[in-house]
Amino acid sequence: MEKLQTYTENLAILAVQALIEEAELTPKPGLVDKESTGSHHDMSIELMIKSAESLEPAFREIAKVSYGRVPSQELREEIAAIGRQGEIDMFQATGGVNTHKGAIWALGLLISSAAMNPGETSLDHIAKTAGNLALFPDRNLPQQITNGTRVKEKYGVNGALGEAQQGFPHIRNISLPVLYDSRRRGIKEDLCRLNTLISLMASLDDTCILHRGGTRSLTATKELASEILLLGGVWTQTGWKVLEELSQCLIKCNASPGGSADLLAATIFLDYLYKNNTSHLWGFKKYSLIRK
Ligand SMILES: CC(C)(COP(=O)(O)OP(=O)(O)OC[C@H]1O[C@@H](n2cnc3c(N)ncnc32)[C@H](O[C@H]2O[C@H](COP(=O)(O)OP(=O)(O)OP(=O)(O)O)[C@@H](O)[C@H]2O)[C@@H]1O)[C@@H](O)C(=O)NCCC(=O)NCCS
Ligand SMILES: Nc1ncnc2[nH]cnc12
Repeated sequence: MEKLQTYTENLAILAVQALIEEAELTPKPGLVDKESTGSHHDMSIELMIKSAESLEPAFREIAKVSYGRVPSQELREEIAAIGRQGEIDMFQATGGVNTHKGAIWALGLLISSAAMNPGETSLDHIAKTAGNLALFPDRNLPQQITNGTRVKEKYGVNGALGEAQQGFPHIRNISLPVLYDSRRRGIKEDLCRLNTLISLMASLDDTCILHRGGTRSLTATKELASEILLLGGVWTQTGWKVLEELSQCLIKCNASPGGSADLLAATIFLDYLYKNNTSHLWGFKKYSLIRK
């Protein structure tokens, strides 16, 4: 019983850790990091960390109710209710700023899946099970117009809901392979993660970029990010130059790749599950232990 409690608590701790590591990764184009607030006028690195920490109780609760279960309508609605409480906690911590709504969604589903499948080391399986859970409709979802619903209707994109319901293809097919490939080349971890973010930006239909900057911004973002990858990655001299161009472009059109940032955090979370074969999750106690 105590072991189970440690496992579910540690899933929550790791998710918070992943959010903090995403926020602290510096530099990041258009996003909040340790040196810049990117295209955001109402956020700071301190606010991002406070927001991440406020989510631990909701993440812990999601892990606890999901443990040993299988995807079902009932579980979907249970975690939706906890996720919505998590959003309230986030807005309370940030004084009404939307720092991590997309991250609560992605990480909430992935934590639930990891708790449903204790000891599972196939990240593909964890992402797909999370997708199966997201396919159940949330019948209690309040009918509200969000940035995402507006943009999805206008541009016909899938957004955060579609990404999850397809079992997170951007994580399975792009970000995890790019992270591992970058590491295999012996590149510094921060640059591996930055390159991973760029690989997401090159492909994701990020509703956060679309709602602020329209298709022009999204197309420019994807083109510049793809160019960085074609040039060999952020660690090349030419790739780094285009990265600077991408940052300026996002700031100029006031656009932010918030969806890609969320998926980077989700990638870091899954990577932690894989790294130590999950057995470490049954042991350690607090994320101060794994902070760099
Ligand atoms: C299904 C939900 C995700 C709700 O979907 P919807 O599309 O209605 O939601 P949005 O409010 O638009 O939030 C979606 C957020 O997801 C991120 N995102 C965007 N594109 C993608 C993508 N292609 N794939 C994955 N993720 C994506 C993004 O989050 C980040 O950006 C946030 C800031 O964005 P924005 O709201 O646009 O804010 P600003 O630009 O600051 O707006 P203004 O101030 O200018 O107005 C930031 O939070 C990042 O996290 C999108 O914003 C889901 O939330 C839901 O149904 N929840 C209910 C509870 C539930 O079921 N939970 C279960 C799991 S816990
Ligand atoms: N680092 C970041 N900056 C701005 N928005 C975000 N949403 C998630 N992570 C973010």
